[in-house]
Amino acid sequence: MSQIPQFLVDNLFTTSATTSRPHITLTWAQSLDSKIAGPGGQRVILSGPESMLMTHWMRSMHDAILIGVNTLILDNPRLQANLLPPSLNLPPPQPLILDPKLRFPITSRILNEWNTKPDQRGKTMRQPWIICGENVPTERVREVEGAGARVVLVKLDDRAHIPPSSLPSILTSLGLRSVMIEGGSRILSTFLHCPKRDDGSKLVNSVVVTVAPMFIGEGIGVVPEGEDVGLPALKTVHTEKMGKDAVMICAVE
Ligand SMILES: NC(=O)C1=CN([C@@H]2O[C@H](COP(=O)(O)OP(=O)(O)OC[C@H]3O[C@@H](n4cnc5c(N)ncnc54)[C@H](O)[C@@H]3O)[C@@H](O)[C@H]2O)C=CC1
Ligand SMILES: Nc1nc(O)c(N)c(N[C@@H]2O[C@H](COP(=O)(O)O)[C@@H](O)[C@H]2O)n1
Repeated sequence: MSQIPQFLVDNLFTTSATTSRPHITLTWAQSLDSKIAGPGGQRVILSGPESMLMTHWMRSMHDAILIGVNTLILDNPRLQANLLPPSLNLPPPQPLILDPKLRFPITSRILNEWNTKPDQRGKTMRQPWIICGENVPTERVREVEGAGARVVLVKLDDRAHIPPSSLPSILTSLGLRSVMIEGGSRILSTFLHCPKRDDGSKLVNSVVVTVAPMFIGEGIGVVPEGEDVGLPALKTVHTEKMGKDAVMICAVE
């Protein structure tokens, strides 16, 4: 697959085509028993080579990739589109971490690679941007910025979370027109449970799920236990078989 999958071009951004508001895609890979990771949050490779490559194409189609700080701590991901042919010179997506208390480990791979591969800056990677609460102590902000990341301070909600409804305006203030939210479980849950943006429009534009034909058993669910009520209705926009996996593109009703 040396070209962008046509079904993504045809179906991903159609749900926000008539608006200038930032496009929000929620995406994850899951097992047949609706798990996204193993016991204790252990990372599981669910996607086969074809759907993993598709995920990297999807990363390159968005301005930013967002994960929660637990996923950063547990998976230590790279969040790049490194499976795509380098000859295409595609702009790398901007990594965003939702991290209310600024727990961001300065030893993380996304920061280490940013610091140790200056020749790749802007070519295959961008500086990690960490979105945290405005009440985080200044010394801690200085420490993380001194280590090379950018810290963005925002107002937290009454659960001490970054309010999902305010993400679109945060994105706009950062000059980002689209975001692919990859997880984990808590982040997916709060975004799925929050129907509207601060301006009253629909929050999530697209949901893209890779379903792998395997069972995990004990593990981390798509949403945390007890949070599987009040989830929105989805409408299937497209289904594609990719190698062993099925990929569904849905719109939130
Ligand atoms: N299979 C897949 O596609 C993926 C799997 N994962 C898995 O997910 C697991 C991590 O999931 P979780 O522990 O649930 O952590 P998470 O990655 O969802 O991060 C949760 C943390 O994000 C912060 N946060 C900021 N704003 C928030 C908001 N509005 N709502 C909720 N939290 C907010 C809080 O500090 C919270 O503790 C890992 O095991 C990882 O492997 C993660 C991404 C994709
Ligand atoms: N699409 C997909 N398939 C899987 O099987 C996965 N485990 C994930 N996990 C997500 O990808 C991140 C790792 O990314 P890098 O390869 O290190 O860039 C991980 O943190 C999850 O967000 N995704």
